[in-house]
Formats: sequence, structure tokens, C-alpha cells
Amino acid sequence: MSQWLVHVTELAMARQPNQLAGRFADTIRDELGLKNSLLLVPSSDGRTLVSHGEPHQLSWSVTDFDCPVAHVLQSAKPIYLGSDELVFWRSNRSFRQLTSCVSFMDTVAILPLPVGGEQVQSVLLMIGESRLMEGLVDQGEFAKYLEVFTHQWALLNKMQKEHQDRQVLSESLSDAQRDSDRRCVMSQLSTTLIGNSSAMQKLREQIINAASSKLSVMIQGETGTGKELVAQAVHDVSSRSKGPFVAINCAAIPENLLESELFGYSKGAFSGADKDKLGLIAQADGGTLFLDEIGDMPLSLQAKLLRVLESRVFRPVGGKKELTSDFRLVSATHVNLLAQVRQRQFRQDLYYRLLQYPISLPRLSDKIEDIEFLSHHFVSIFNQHNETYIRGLAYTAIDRLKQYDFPGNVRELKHLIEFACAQTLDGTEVTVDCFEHRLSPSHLFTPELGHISTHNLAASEATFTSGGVKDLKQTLNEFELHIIRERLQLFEGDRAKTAESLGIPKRTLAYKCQKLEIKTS
Ligand SMILES: Nc1ncnc2c1ncn2[C@@H]1O[C@H](COP(=O)(O)OP(=O)(O)OP(=O)(O)O)[C@@H](O)[C@H]1O
Repeated sequence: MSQWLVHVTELAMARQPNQLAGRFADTIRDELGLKNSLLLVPSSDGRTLVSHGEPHQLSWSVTDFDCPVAHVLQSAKPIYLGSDELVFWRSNRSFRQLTSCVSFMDTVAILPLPVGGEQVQSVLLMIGESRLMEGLVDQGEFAKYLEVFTHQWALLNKMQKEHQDRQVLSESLSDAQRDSDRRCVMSQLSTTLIGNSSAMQKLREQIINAASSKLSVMIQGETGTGKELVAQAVHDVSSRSKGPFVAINCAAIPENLLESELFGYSKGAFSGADKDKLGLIAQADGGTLFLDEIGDMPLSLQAKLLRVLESRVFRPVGGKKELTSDFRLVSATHVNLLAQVRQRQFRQDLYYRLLQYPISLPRLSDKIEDIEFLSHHFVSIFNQHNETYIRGLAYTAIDRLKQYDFPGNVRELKHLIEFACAQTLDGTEVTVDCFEHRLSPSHLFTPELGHISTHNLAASEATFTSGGVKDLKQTLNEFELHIIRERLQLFEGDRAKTAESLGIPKRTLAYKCQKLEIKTS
């Protein structure tokens, strides 16, 4: 009998309810020499009794009174069934199968646990020779063993429940923390990416999702829609924000220089390469590489870029050693890249590699409700930069802006507001008169004629002659800047058409845009 003491110690060592139940049922079977011993425990919803200690789990509904265990559970009284009494319990299939081993010398004992308690926690089912069952419950050591088990069972279940509660609590706390972090990033983004339209809200969500992934991000949108701003935002809200943000406009760099700009070069790689130079890919290590106007990347470089993206390994021009760089690629294009893929001007494999997380930016005319926010935002930036106090825009001015379709998108609006603020007396509001003429068609170039409209030419001449030309180079630059801006506006930012209409190669136009700091409009 001292053996029960050993078994009690074993029970005390169990740390999980399942482990405890298995050990308990096995001990009873082995110690008493029974044919079978099962512990039946109510399921978490309390609707079924489920077995422990049986290879094939059995379960009975707690209201299935075709089975004696339901009676024991309800009455909290033990039932002892001899082989002759089992014939009355044959309708329940699994109980019939479980007791099929019972011979005329055996008894099936079904005890509620705790024995003598009113609240049944579990049910013990034993099958064995009748002589082994007789008076078993009254044996002090066995009864004590059952009592210790029931206490331990209650204790471990309570501990497991508390552990689960703590886990749920900590999960909901970290969910709440995540939500609050996300709200915080959203509000941070709404101070740089202005607009409350549903398109802008969706955009901010996409930026956060893209930033928290490791995917390459492709930003598509017309000129002036904010592609560069979005690229910067993806970097700023990502875990790489402390790393570098390295940007390059592929259209603005002559084709032969782009490779060495991106990949760097080794000393002696070509004439003039008098020392090693780190390329932008290497500089972006730990941060973000932004390739603007990716559609202008030559095909030969596209293959090399794909290799870097796949393997993170690259070789500087003329270099012997391969280098590695861990960067996230964000690319942007204002052209339909898929059309370029179809025309075999852009590699399909690279296209899909870049498009892992696509973000499309809407035209300003597709989010008219943002025009007011943006206009006020640009007025306050103007005030900050110029230490003025322009008091916002008159309602009529905002209405007029909402009627215009802004081919140059947000950038055009920004320039228009800057221009209007410069026409506005400090302390007063921007009115329609300040910018109306810049919205009218006569302000634009006439494509058929290919020259500046007379109205505009007059305005330009007035500008250049009124103060007298003091610096020819600067004046010519200003004139060039004026012509390119106007032409880009006419062709709604399409650089290919603009370049063609001005009779210059697209790459020259891109170079001039870069030099004159024209972002188009
Ligand atoms: N939602 C916005 N909130 C505030 N400013 C914006 C927003 N969208 C664009 N801008 C501003 O508009 C101007 C143009 O933006 P950006 O340079 O990012 O456009 P882009 O699409 O990259 O243009 P491009 O294709 O011509 O290079 C910038 O001054 C930018 O700050």
C-alpha cells in the first residue's frame, strides 16, 4: 500500500492537466490490475465528457442518458455494472464497444470525482474483476489517492486557466499597443502626406503595410502626384528609417554613367577612375534605395539590377570582388511600365520583381476634396518660409481651384499657391484674381503652333526687360525653365511628348529638368 504514496508523489510532479490525467488513469489500471481505466472530463463548453488515458479519444454528450456516465455526472453517485446489467446499456455504440471486454467475472465501476462531492469535476471509469472493485472506494489509501488527484486536477486547471487569461491579456495588450503605434504612424504620415480623401487614407494604410514588409515597392502615378514623397514615407516608417535613404532619378543620369553611379567602380576601371568609388547600391546598405523613373533604366542595367535584387550581391564596374548590400528597393514610374514590358523595352522578370508591393497614386482631380487641405498646407508653408501671414484662401478661390483639373497634380497646385501668395498682401486672403489667369487656356502653349502664346510671350518679355538683363546665363536658364514647365503642363507631364515637341531627346529633357530643378508642372 505504501506504493500509493509513491503514486501521490508522481501526481504532485505533473505540471499539465493532461499529463496528470494520463498518469492517474494508468496508475489505477496498473496498480489494481484492471482491464481498463478511463478519466472522463467535461469539455470546455461543458457539453461533452471526453476521455483521457485512452488511445482513441471517446466522448459522450452530458445529456446522453443512453450511457451510464451521463447518469453518474447528473446524480453524483457511483454506478457499478456487472456483465448481466450491461445488456441494458447496449444502445450507446461507443459505450458498448468500450465494455465489450467485460466478462461475467468483471464489473464496470463509474465513480464521480471527487467521491462524495456535490460538484462533479470528472468521472472515473474502471473495468476489471469484480473482486478487485469491491470496497475499493472505502480503502483509505485509494480514497486518499483519489482525493489528492482531484485537488491536483483542480489546481492545475486553475493554473492553466490563469496562464491562458494572462496570455489573452498580454495578446490584447500587444494588439492595443500595435493599434496605438499604427495610429501614431498614421498621424505622423498625415502631417507630410496631406489629404483626408478616402484615397489618401488608403494610401497611408498601404505605406504602413508596405513599410512593415520586406517587399520591393513600386509607386506608379502621374507627374506631381507625390511619388517621391511616398517613397520617403515608406522609408521613414519602416524599420530601416535609421539607415540611409538613397535616391536617384534614372532618367536624369546619362546612360553610360548610370551603371557606375549605381554599382560604383574600382580604381582604373576607366580613364578618370583614379580611386575606388562606392556606388549608390552600396551606400543604401541598411536603408532604402529609391530608383525614380525606373522605366528609363537601360535594358543592360536592368539585368544587373535583377541580379542584385535576387542575390544582394553585385560587382562594381571594373571590380574583381563581389560586394553585398542589404537594401529595400522602392521604385517609381510615371509611365505605363507594363506597356514597356509588352514592347520589350523593360524586362518582364524585373517588372514583377519590382512590383511586389504596388502603390498607385491618384490624380489630384480624382481627390478634389483634398484641394482645400493641400492649399491651406501650402499657404502655411509659404508663410513659414517667407515670414508672412497670408490668412488662407477665400472660399471663391477654393471653388475655382476645385474646378481646374491640374494636369501637373499636387506640384502644380503647390506652385500655383506659392505664386498666388506672392501676389497677396500680407495679412489678407488669397483671392481668385491672384491666379485666375494661370488657369486659363491662353496661359498654355499652343501645340499646333509650337510657340508661346502671345499673352505669355508678352508676360515673359515684360519680366525679362523690366529690370534689364543683368545676368544672361541666369536669364536664359529662367527662360528655359519657363518653356519646359509650360510645355510639360501642356502635355500633362508626359516627358516623352514634351521632349518630342521641343525637338530634344528625352534624356536631355530629363537632364535639364534635373539641372533646373524642375519636377515638372
Ligand atoms: N499629399 C501631399 N501632401 C503634401 N505635399 C504633396 C503631396 N503630394 C505631393 N506633394 C508635393 O508635391 C510636389 C511633387 O511631389 P513629388 O516630387 O513627390 O511628385 P512625383 O510624383 O515624384 O513627381 P515626378 O514624377 O514629376 O518626379 C512636392 O513638393 C511634394 O511635396
